[in-house]
Amino acid sequence: MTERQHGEPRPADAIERHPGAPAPGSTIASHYRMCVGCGPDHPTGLHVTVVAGEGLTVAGTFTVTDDHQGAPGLAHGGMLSLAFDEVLGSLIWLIGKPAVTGHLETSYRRPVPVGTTLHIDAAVDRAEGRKIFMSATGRENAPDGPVSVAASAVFIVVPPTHFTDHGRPVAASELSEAAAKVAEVNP
Ligand SMILES: CCCCCCCCCCCC(=O)SCCNC(=O)CCNC(=O)[C@H](O)C(C)(C)COP(=O)(O)OP(=O)(O)OC[C@H]1O[C@@H](n2cnc3c(N)ncnc32)[C@H](O)[C@@H]1OP(=O)(O)O
Repeated sequence: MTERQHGEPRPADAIERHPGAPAPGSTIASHYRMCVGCGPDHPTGLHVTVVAGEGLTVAGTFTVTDDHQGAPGLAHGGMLSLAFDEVLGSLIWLIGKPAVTGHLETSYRRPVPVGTTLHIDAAVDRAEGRKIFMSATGRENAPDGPVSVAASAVFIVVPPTHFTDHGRPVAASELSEAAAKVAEVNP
């Protein structure tokens, strides 16, 4: 291997769709029923939904409700970041490796009123070692609507024990099948 010169960008590593990834067009199940991003049982969560796309892409939706306001009648920027973290994070189910958000940058282009459904397209751009670079755009009320928010992120691949080492012990029944598999939580 040739040595890199100072300042020369590191070459991208291969990153591929896992053979067991959800098929394009299929819904990616919520990883945990009480997740504030995607959990269907969270009373005030975002209830983000995500569908697997081709390659390393997903399409998510987030409908802004009164629970997500900052200014009266407008989505809070932190809630919008959360929606992007969730949709970008769901790309890990296509890769089949556990990873967590290291860095998330969000660019707010238009105010997002309560009642808006954001259509969030997200993709893996490249990988470097344990770092996975991703990006996403959120469009107002239609997949081809105006861009309200854009984001980029670096997720870092972690050992499967990351979640139970730092979180609480969990039963496989609390998680989606895919989450139990990547976190190696046995029934
Ligand atoms: C059971 C449920 C299952 C499934 C549950 C799934 C849940 C998904 C939820 C949605 C996603 C989230 O919100 S996740 C929650 C929010 N995020 C977190 O809590 C992460 C907290 N941070 C950490 O745990 C740690 O800092 C890590 C794991 C990110 C990195 O620590 P580390 O493992 O010691 O990594 P380290 O060796 O220092 O660095 C490895 C490489 O990554 C780079 N790197 C390290 N940190 C960063 C960073 N913040 N931003 C950019 N790059 C970084 C380094 O420069 C290095 O690059 P190089 O030198 O190799 O080039």
